[in-house]
Parts: sequence; C-alpha cells; structure tokens
Amino acid sequence: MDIETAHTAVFGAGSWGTALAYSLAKAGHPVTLWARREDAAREIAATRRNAAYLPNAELPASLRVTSDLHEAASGASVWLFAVPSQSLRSVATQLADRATEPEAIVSVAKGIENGTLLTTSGVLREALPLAPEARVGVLYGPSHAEEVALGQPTSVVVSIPDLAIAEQVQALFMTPSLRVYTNTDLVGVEIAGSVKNVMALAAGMGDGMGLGDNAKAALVTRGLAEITSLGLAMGAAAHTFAGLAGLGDLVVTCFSKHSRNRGFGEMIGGGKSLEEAADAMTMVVEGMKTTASVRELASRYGIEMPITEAVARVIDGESAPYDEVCSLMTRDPKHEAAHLDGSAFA
Ligand SMILES: NC(=O)c1ccc[n+]([C@@H]2O[C@H](COP(=O)([O-])OP(=O)(O)OC[C@H]3O[C@@H](n4cnc5c(N)ncnc54)[C@H](O)[C@@H]3O)[C@@H](O)[C@H]2O)c1
Ligand SMILES: O=P(O)(O)OC[C@H](O)CO
Repeated sequence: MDIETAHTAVFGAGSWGTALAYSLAKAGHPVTLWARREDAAREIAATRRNAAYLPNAELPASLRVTSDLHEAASGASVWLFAVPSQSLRSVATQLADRATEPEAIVSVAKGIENGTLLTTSGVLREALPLAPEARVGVLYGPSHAEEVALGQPTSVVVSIPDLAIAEQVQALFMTPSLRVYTNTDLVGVEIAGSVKNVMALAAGMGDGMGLGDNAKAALVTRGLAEITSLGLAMGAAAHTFAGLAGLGDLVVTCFSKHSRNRGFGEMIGGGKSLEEAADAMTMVVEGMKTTASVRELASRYGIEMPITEAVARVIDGESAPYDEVCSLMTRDPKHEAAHLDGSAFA
C-alpha cells in the first residue's frame, strides 16, 4: 500500500466515522465517507459539516461523501467500518463480492454481536468470506470523536493479524495529534474495547447516584479484572489489558463527559427510565446490547463477572442500580484475584 495515495472508504457517517474521515482528509489522504441516508450524504457534502453527529469539524473539500456503498468502496485500499456493531453484518454483507479488493479491512465499532457472540472482526470475517483473514482487524483505544476532531492528542491501537498490514494502517492514520500503536493480540484488543462499554454504563450509573471517586476507582479496577479474566479465558494476552485498548479505553469511557455509555448510565442512575434515557440519546450506546453478549460469554467460559451481571439486571429491568451497588458491596469477602495468571477471577 502506498501510504501517500492510499484511498480509504469510511462506512458510517456518525460521529466516529466522520472524525476519522476528517482526520485522514486533513492529513491529505483520499477519503470517501459513506452515509446510509442520501439526504444526510447530500447535506454533509454541501455544507462540509456533519451537523447531526460532529458539528464542529469543517470537512476538507477533498473529502468525498456518498450514500452509494459501492461507489464509496470503489478503488479503496482500506475499508473502515464505523457503524454500530449490531448493524455491522448487514452493511458488510452488501460488499461481500468485492472483499478481495481492499488491502486492509478495519472495524472501529466496539461491541459483541448478539446471538453469535462474535467480536466485530469476527463478524467481518463471516460477512466477507472472500477477504483474507490476515487483513481483517480493528482500530481501538481511548478516542472520543469530539476530541479527535479538535486535534486534541489521542493515542489508539491497530490490531490486524498481518503485522505488515497493521503497520501500513498505523502509518496511514498517524498525524501529529493522532498517535497509532500496533498490537498483535486481536482478541484481547477487541474484548477490552467492547466490554469497557458495559463498565461505562456502570460508571455512569454511579455518577447518577452520586457515589463518588472511591467507588469509581473501585469500579475501574474491578471492571478491568473482569475484562481481563474474560479476555484471558478467550486466549488474549495479559499485557493488552494494561494498554490503550484496555486500561486506556476503560478510563476515558468511565470518566469522560463525551462518553455515550457513561452518559446513558448516568441518566439511569439519576432515576430516568430506560425509555426516557433512550429517547434522550441520538448516538449509539453500544453497551446496551453488548452487555447481554458479555454475560453469555462469561457463562460460556465459566468466568464470574459480577459487575456485568449487575448491569445486565438493571438493563433487563430486574433490579434498580442502588440495589445492585448494595449487592456488589456485600458479596462474600474475597482475595484480590490473581487473574493475571489466567486463573478464574472470583
Ligand atoms: N463516537 C466515538 O467517539 C467513538 C470512538 C471510538 C469508537 N466508537 C465506536 O464506533 C461505532 C460508531 O459509533 P458512533 O459514535 O460513530 O455512533 P453514532 O451514533 O454517532 O453514529 C452511528 C452511525 O451509524 C449509522 N447507522 C446506524 N444504524 C445503521 C445501520 N443499520 N446501517 C447502517 N448505518 C447505520 C447512523 O446513521 C450513524 O451515521 C460504535 O461501535 C462506537 O462504539 C465511537
Ligand atoms: O465512551 P463512549 O461510550 O462514548 O465510547 C466511545 C469510545 O469507545 C471511547 O473510546
């Protein structure tokens, strides 16, 4: 791939797809942004702004926008999927016939598909069977679109099985304000980046209830232990959970005012019903669907995930956030688990 001329197709003109397309275009790379609605594509192209999802970024004239999926894919060396994880399969499937064309296929969607319990690279491998598996991966890490669009320093991690391709994607996305690392532990990066959305819901609930900093610190720590235990059981490397996709993303999502999952949880913790909170959101809250998948994965791998269970019960309407806090605080006394050696976390 010639980094200077490599053309990227970004599928999904929400906040993250737009921010990454903006970053690439501003760095001088050819980019086409695909929006599923024709009127949205036309408006973004005409105004050079995505008013609904990322109003503050003025999009360079070079950035092409279309609602034609195949037009967006045409001639692209990199396919970047930035649609919600539960919609990824339906979008990717439409491109199945031409999946040999790109040199890299990258998901930035963070979640676990309901039913299949697949991570997003797993969904892409199934939806795009012609694509060589070694070219399919993710770009994850602590990165809110709003800050990337402002050029605020951000570091992310790309994980693609073929390291040479990962390094090309790394070079493509690097700018003075967007630093990209590589990590060969795809399952670890994906589990970390997806399960943090569950913890962000819990963090937000804590904020809504006014639980305080001690509780947030405990949640991040014990949440990371849950994420690590599940990841290790699925074959991940321990170091990934101390990295950008692990601790990094968990911290940003649990503390940031930009976080969608944390903000949704805050409304629930503050007394709003699930319906009221959903009505107030314009952007996707991945944790809402991923929690059920994580709960199933925990059961499949025999991992105890008490925070995930608590979030799942609240989402399912089986209990109230404060009751779950009381239950978590009064569990049987434990040792801090030696989850890093791969033993089950309790
Ligand atoms: N926003 C961020 O800062 C950020 C950062 C890192 C990762 N992500 C991840 O990126 C993914 C997208 O998040 P976002 O924040 O851009 O979401 P968003 O809600 O801002 O935008 C979602 C986009 O997907 C489109 N979409 C929704 N359903 C669709 C469907 N069925 N088919 C096709 N398109 C559909 C919407 O029209 C919209 O353009 C999520 O998985 C999220 O976890 C987001
Ligand atoms: O913090 P959220 O819920 O907005 O998630 C967005 C990104 O995954 C943060 O890295």
